[in-house]
Amino acid sequence: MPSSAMPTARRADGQPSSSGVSATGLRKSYGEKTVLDGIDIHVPAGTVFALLGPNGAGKTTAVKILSTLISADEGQARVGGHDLATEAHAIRGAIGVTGQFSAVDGLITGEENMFLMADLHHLPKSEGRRVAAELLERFDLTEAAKKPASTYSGGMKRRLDIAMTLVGSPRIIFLDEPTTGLDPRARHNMWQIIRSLVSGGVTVFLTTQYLEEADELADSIALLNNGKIAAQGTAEELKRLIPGGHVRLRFSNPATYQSAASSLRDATRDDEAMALQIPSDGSQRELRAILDWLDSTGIEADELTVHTPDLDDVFFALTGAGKSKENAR
Ligand SMILES: Nc1ncnc2c1ncn2[C@@H]1O[C@H](COP(=O)(O)OP(=O)(O)OP(=O)(O)O)[C@@H](O)[C@H]1O
Repeated sequence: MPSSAMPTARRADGQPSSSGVSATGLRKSYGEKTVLDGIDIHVPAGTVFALLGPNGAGKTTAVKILSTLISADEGQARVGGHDLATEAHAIRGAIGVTGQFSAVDGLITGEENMFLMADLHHLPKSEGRRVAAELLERFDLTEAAKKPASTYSGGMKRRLDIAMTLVGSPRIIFLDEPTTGLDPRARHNMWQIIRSLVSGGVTVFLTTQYLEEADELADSIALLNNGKIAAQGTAEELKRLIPGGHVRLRFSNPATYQSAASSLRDATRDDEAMALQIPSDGSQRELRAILDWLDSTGIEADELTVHTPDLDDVFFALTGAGKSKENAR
């Protein structure tokens, strides 16, 4: 199974860029249980990486290791250009982490939570107030700023959590299941926030159980299963890994349809829709072959569409889980 289809950012000297996150051979066990069984991860700076896996796959463990909260048993990693083993302090200064157990203190107001973060980052008082006000505004929390955080909705708490993380202006942000438990609207809102972080140059390392989320946000996705990366690449690359893709040619003229169907014997016919389905991985090479064939036979399709399997198909094919979209929710 190809495991590194994604492009890696390169420095001018040809070495992989070290300012994102890169890890090789990370291993972690708890007693007899191997949680991470030698995983490699490469996240170029300024991109979104999604570590996708079911409950208990080891996603949080990977985030904890890369954010210096726990140590790996084996393996090397660089985060923001710093070595995980020897420069943990520098890494902590470069990253922000929001986890499933948020840093938000429910007993104090949203604003006070922000001030607390500003103090932790040793910002002068006036600067702290300015940054807090700016971030509360950016995350649509100004109105709620003076209310205890315990009164906030799930989405507001997540937004406050990210706002608190941004007080330190991190270049790399780890978001551990940022939308778990959020309703669809709050989830879309969070996606917007994540996109705006990336457009501001931040590198985002997120974990998720939601295929749709990885598909929406990530430049690169790694599927974590049984402690191993089952596949890695862009959503499109992953979708091409499994069969099921096809090119669909639709015709409006019955005679043209019949003539195409009789010469394309491998195609599956849909007589009602006057469409032919040709198995294809959707690659440029295969598309060109189909177009060349159409040109050479003088057959003109009214519509040509490429269908690739969705991430659900990939996920369930590669992890061996039963196919059920509900499982992924
Ligand atoms: N401190 C620990 N001691 C023992 N086992 C642990 C510890 N931390 C995690 N585990 C186990 O490691 C496995 C992976 O846990 P992890 O939290 O990394 O998974 P995850 O992919 O983030 O799942 P979830 O989506 O449920 O958070 C689980 O089986 C968990 O029980």
